Amino acid sequence: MGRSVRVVLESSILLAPSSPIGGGVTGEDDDAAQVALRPGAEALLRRLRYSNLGVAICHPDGLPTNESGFLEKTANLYSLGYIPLTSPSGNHLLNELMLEWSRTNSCFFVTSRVDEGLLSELQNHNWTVIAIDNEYITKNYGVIHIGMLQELLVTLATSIKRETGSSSTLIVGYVMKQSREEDFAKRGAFPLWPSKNDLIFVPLSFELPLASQLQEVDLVLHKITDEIISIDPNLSISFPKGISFSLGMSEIIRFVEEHRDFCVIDPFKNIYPLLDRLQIQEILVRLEGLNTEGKRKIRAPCSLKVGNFCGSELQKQLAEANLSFPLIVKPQVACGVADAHNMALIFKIEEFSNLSVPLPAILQEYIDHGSKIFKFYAIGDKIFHAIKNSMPNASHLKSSSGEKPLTFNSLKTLPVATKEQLLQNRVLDSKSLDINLVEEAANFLKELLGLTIFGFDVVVQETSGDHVIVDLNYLPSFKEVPDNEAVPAFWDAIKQTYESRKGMTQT
Ligand SMILES: O=P(O)(O)O[C@@H]1[C@@H](O)[C@H](OP(=O)(O)O)[C@@H](OP(=O)(O)O)[C@@H](O)[C@H]1OP(=O)(O)O
Ligand SMILES: Nc1ncnc2c1ncn2[C@@H]1O[C@H](COP(=O)(O)OP(=O)(O)O)[C@@H](O)[C@H]1O
Ligand SMILES: [Mg+2]
Ligand SMILES: [Mg+2]
Repeated sequence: MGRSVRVVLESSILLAPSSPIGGGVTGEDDDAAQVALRPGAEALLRRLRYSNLGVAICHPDGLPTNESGFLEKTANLYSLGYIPLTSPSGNHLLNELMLEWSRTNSCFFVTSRVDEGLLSELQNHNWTVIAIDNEYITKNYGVIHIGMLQELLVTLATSIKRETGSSSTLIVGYVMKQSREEDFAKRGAFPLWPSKNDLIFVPLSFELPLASQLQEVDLVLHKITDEIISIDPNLSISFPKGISFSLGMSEIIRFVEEHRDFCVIDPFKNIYPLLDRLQIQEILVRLEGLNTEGKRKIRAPCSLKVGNFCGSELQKQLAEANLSFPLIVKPQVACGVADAHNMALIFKIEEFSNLSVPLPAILQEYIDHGSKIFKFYAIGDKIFHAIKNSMPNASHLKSSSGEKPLTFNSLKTLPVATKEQLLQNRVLDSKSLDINLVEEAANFLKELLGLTIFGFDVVVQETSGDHVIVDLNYLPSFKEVPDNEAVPAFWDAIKQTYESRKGMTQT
């Protein structure tokens, strides 16, 4: 592992050009000018905060107090350093701290201002200068020039890989929604300073051409379902037909089609089945081949797909599918759109009328499982699980629902057991988890799915002890797994997948 890295951001790249309040009234006091971050700066600081780099904002002499005050507050908000650019004593151009850093670190200075004296002082102390959107500076040798702030992270990543990385250092470009990125970043999972197993993580920006960014990274980690605009559920069997993705995601899909040996975690075609609860069901049914006579069973719930809730044949269809009430009703579309988690628990056929669950839907036997669910996460070749509070036995829910179906959103308003119900379960809690049975199933699913990271939910049926897998997810957040176990496993999983894919394409 090479030298650690320091990045100093000069104020000019962060502040929006100041404009007087009240718009254009001349002669107004400069202090009244509104101080704000320029577009892209907030996202940059948010990522640098969790990058595991040493980052500071620096301010040149003579910055107006309202601007330096704003910058100092901003630096504190993102847990970044805040330093004056020049030495207070004045006998050095550079701040002593920056001189000290240059002795033991790889240092980067990012600016959009021209100051020849400063540039040569920095370069004399082996600082790498990155200039943003300033044509003049390009004439100066040794300066890295980029056009937009959004290019900075990938520029830092490639420079860090070149300067401090080893031959095995890989740059992982990632694509996912902000909340998920934040969850991972806060756990330290997305360092710009190489991880223990030499991975550098950088977000792909949809504000820049994707093809050029993809040429700078070694692989892409994505949650493609975060980039779905809409889905036609009637085309589920032929996904991705019927799915429209964001423009940026569509560019990535196109690039990957044109670069067959480019490593994607995970291949889109391996993820599409997990968008469809009918295909998930067909996958889970294959688990039953693992079962042996006289041992605990692992299985899928009995299920039936319906195109509508009013068919006169419904009663007959339920009987043929060996389904009886209560039933849990889920949209066939499993994720990626807002209503993928709108469900219902219904107790009799009359409750199907005007049911608000999106169609087509999957009707599933409701498993009484003592309101305890085991969330399993397969992260590379490691398997973790956590226990979470779950829906109580149907009898507890029947009374509260009266004549109406019990409708809910599984991510927001899942009807979980009350404290009293949990206490009651503690007494009845006879069926324990057969961890070996589930781990065997996890390994079977890993082979079948070809996915690096996936999650699934197991409930243990109170009467039979059957282990029923009711859900399968791609790239969940595994928040319940301790960071010091989950994050190294996450990194190892990515590296192993990359190496095995590269090995395959080279043979
Ligand atoms: O279905 P689960 O097991 O609760 O897992 C969810 C699920 O993966 C969900 O993703 P998606 O189905 O919406 O794609 C995740 O929600 P977000 O995508 O909104 O983050 C949850 O994070 C998963 O929960 P968990 O991480 O606990 O498995
Ligand atoms: N067949 C079932 N029997 C009993 N409880 C279930 C069943 N299916 C789901 N659940 C409960 O509903 C929750 C949400 O269902 P799930 O299929 O995991 O939806 P999502 O994909 O939105 O997470 C589960 O975590 C579990 O608590
Ligand atoms: Mg679930
Ligand atoms: Mg799910």
